[in-house]
Amino acid sequence: MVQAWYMDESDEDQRKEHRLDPNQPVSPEELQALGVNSYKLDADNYESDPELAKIRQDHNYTFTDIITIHKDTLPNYEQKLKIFYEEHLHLDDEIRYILEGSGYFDVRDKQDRWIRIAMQKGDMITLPAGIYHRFTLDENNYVKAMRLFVGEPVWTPYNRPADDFEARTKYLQLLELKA
Ligand SMILES: CSCCC(=O)/C(O)=C/O
Ligand SMILES: [Fe+2]
Repeated sequence: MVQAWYMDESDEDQRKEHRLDPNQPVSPEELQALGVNSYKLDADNYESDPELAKIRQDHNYTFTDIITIHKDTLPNYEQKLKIFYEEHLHLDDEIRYILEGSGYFDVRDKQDRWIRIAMQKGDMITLPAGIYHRFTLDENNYVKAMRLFVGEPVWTPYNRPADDFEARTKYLQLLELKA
């Protein structure tokens, strides 16, 4: 299960844990109530993993590619990291599966507080369309992740405020239904 916790408000390095003191953990059930789902998979055998194949089939994730985020391999590394860490939403679900390395996805809860989700090798996460979120590497400065999508991928981030999109309105309705 992914580990998650409420963040402090310090401006220190984004790659640090930023836990509250005392720590305030967030359970997988609390994440699910925000529409965020996670799976633990066998990242060493992702090419032949029947569990991954079933998830892809069940959700119609027809597209996959792999992104490696490291200063020596990713073109425009610093600029991309900045874009990933700007608070944004997408008009489609964001699905990521960590094959190597680690990083943090931060999502907003219903009270607009940041929750930090620690993603490690074998963790898959689905963020619903319309949820405000961001991504950062952690202090290991390396992640290799599979990106999954239904159909032709669209990665466009819409930075906050992006409240007028239908995806945002629908997400807020989803939250109401789950309450
Ligand atoms: C671990 S994949 C990089 C982050 C990303 O693709 C994204 O869209 C963050 O919101
Ligand atoms: Fe995103």
